[in-house]
Amino acid sequence: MKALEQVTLSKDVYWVGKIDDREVPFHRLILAKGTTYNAYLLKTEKPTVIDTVDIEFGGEFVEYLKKFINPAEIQYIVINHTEPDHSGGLGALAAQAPNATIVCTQKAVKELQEMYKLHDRTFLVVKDGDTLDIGGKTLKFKETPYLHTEETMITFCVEDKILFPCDIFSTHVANERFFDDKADADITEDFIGYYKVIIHPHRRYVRTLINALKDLDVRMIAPSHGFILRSDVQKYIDLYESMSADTVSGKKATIVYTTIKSNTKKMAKMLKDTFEQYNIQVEVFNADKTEKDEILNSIKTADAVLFGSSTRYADMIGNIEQVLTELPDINLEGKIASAFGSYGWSGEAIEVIHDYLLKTNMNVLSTSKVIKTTGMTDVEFPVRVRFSPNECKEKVENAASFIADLLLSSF
Ligand SMILES: Cc1cc2nc3c(=O)[nH]c(=O)nc-3n(C[C@H](O)[C@H](O)[C@H](O)COP(=O)(O)O)c2cc1C
Repeated sequence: MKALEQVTLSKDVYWVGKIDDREVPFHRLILAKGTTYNAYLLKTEKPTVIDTVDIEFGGEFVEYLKKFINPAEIQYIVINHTEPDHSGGLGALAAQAPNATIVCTQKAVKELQEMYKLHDRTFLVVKDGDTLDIGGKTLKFKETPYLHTEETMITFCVEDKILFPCDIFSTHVANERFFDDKADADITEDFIGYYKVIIHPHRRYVRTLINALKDLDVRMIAPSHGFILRSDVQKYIDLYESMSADTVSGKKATIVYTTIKSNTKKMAKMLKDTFEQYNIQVEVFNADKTEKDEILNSIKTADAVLFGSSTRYADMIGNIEQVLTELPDINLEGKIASAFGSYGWSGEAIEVIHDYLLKTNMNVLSTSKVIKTTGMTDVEFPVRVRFSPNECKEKVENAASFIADLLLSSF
């Protein structure tokens, strides 16, 4: 470990993390250059630790920290993100820092309590814009859901203008140089590589973050993996802004549905309206009122295809099956597909449509795929709604936004 004095970000702000120079398995990848788990100590009147290290190094982390502060003096432990490569040292630290209050979002509380058996500890729940006086410095918090999991937040030290964004703006490089301007080589490629794998699946949320950062005068970014960015902070923010932007245009979605009382028709309209907000052209067909060939022609030139039917006596309704049976004989490679529908209690029609779509060579979306590619649990495929979709508008819109994000990104 480096001596603490050598890793000073600002007055009384120190790096207290762990360099992991192994080939680290992570998110189904092997991090060939290793990584670092960056934690920070703000040695103010109310000493504060921001994030910890991987669970494997929790004990080592606390021993290292002890060289610079008696853990009993620590007043706050800020946990920006609960994933155990950052919160992993919390159990060990909390045990030796009995006076510390754990600062995190509401969603993080239960996860931390359960992961580290901290039910008896004091938590301070912070929300967007909340500030915390740590005696000589002020911390300001912003919730950043899905950057990159649901409970995440970022912390900004107002006086030092240092942003502690945890996973955001990270790089996976084990290094003892710590700062981007001290790196052996240009780190841009590592920075972009990290963004693509971890952050890009949530690029919709990146745009919200970039807007929020415009109100902060960020002079240094101290993420929780890899290099601390201080040479040209705006360059890195601009890179996130450009990489998260919609770079593709001219996409089309075809929506085909059948309905008894218009609930599924309403879902089709919600999907259409959401796609159109992203400037995706949409063609909607009631399969009972349109010639099959007209629908098939639209499908052939679409980039996303959505089929919906309500369920009557455990089956699809109307003519939709006549279109579905034709699909396996057409080359639909590269298109995204999903089933949707309103139902009452079981919704078999939606599942039967899903099975039909799986017989094609389209990329058929499923909840399993969403979780595996993004970790998100608030987007579900097929899109199932009980009776009227008016109460679940967000669910339908989230699904359409997810598809739009896939269509409008070049990587
Ligand atoms: C005659 C009839 C049979 C139904 N059978 C089923 C069923 O087997 N499973 C189910 O989940 N819902 C069933 N439903 C409920 C409908 O799927 C539900 O009302 C749905 O919201 C209708 O959507 P729509 O307006 O798009 O047709 C049935 C409804 C009717 C009127």
